[in-house]
Amino acid sequence: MIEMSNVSKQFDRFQALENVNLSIQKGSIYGLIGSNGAGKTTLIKLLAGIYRQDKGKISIDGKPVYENTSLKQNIFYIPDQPFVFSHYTTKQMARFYKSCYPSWSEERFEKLAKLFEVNLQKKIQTFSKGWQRQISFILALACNPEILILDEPLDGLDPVVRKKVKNLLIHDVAEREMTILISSHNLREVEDLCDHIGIIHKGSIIIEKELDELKSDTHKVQLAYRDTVPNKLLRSLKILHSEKRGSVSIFIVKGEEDSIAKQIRETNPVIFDILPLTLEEIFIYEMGDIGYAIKSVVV
Ligand SMILES: Nc1ncnc2c1ncn2[C@@H]1O[C@H](COP(=O)(O)OP(=O)(O)OP(=O)(O)O)[C@@H](O)[C@H]1O
Repeated sequence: MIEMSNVSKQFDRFQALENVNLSIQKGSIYGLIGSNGAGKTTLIKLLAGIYRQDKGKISIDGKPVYENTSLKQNIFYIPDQPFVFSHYTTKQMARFYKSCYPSWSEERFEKLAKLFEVNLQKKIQTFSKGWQRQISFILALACNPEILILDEPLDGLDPVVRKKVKNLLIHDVAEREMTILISSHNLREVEDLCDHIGIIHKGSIIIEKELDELKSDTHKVQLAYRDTVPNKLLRSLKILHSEKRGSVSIFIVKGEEDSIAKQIRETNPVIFDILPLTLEEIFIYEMGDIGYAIKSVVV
């Protein structure tokens, strides 16, 4: 289990993370999402043991991460710009990782290289961006890490390769309980892959929940009345956002579905629908609720 408690990190006088608490269960796929500059990469680099926290504790299975070489042999981090030594071929990079990771599997490396049809003798830097990312996945998965940390993992991959990579990730989670932390702005992909979500904003985690719980807690409600929407109802619902489309009012409401539906039915609407939201919609409305709303796009 990965745990961060009251972690803070400052760069010069800028507070990049403040009192962050986070826990990731073994075998879970955790999606870290947030606004630009929220602190996602900083948090990832702390978890990967690249940065040292100023305050708080970061541990994996109870052991501190920073300067813990044996622990780091179980963690593989693919940054948004994958790392390669200049002039190295995939074969040479494989030899390097084999020397760093005791869990390296040559057999798996060969199988993955065949699956992705990669020329192992070609210098990695001469491959396209998407190909370089595929090579990172081959190398990462051949290391059989217990924890895989991914920053914008599927960026630049075509839809067929994306599917292939997602299947491989899910396979490793199911087969050997690998834990994955994904930071991404592609919320459809996060929704597709992750079982837990952390939303970070201005250096603080504002929500940390199971995806199903998060989705069952926010709803889109469509309503119409012969007259206007009763004030009593507007006061009793926790409304994150409202808009009007013709005679239909649309509300984004937080709370338990049955309780919301009961309160609405008591007011006899002529039209009433309650719909689930996508993660992208939940993110936008939650951020709006804390003052990070979409302003007019026309300037
Ligand atoms: N090495 C550094 N030195 C100084 N400031 C930094 C450093 N790394 C990050 N920051 C600052 O910390 C804040 C958080 O940056 P970080 O890269 O963690 O955000 P992010 O959530 O990954 O952003 P994005 O989604 O835009 O990639 C930013 O304001 C950034 O300028």
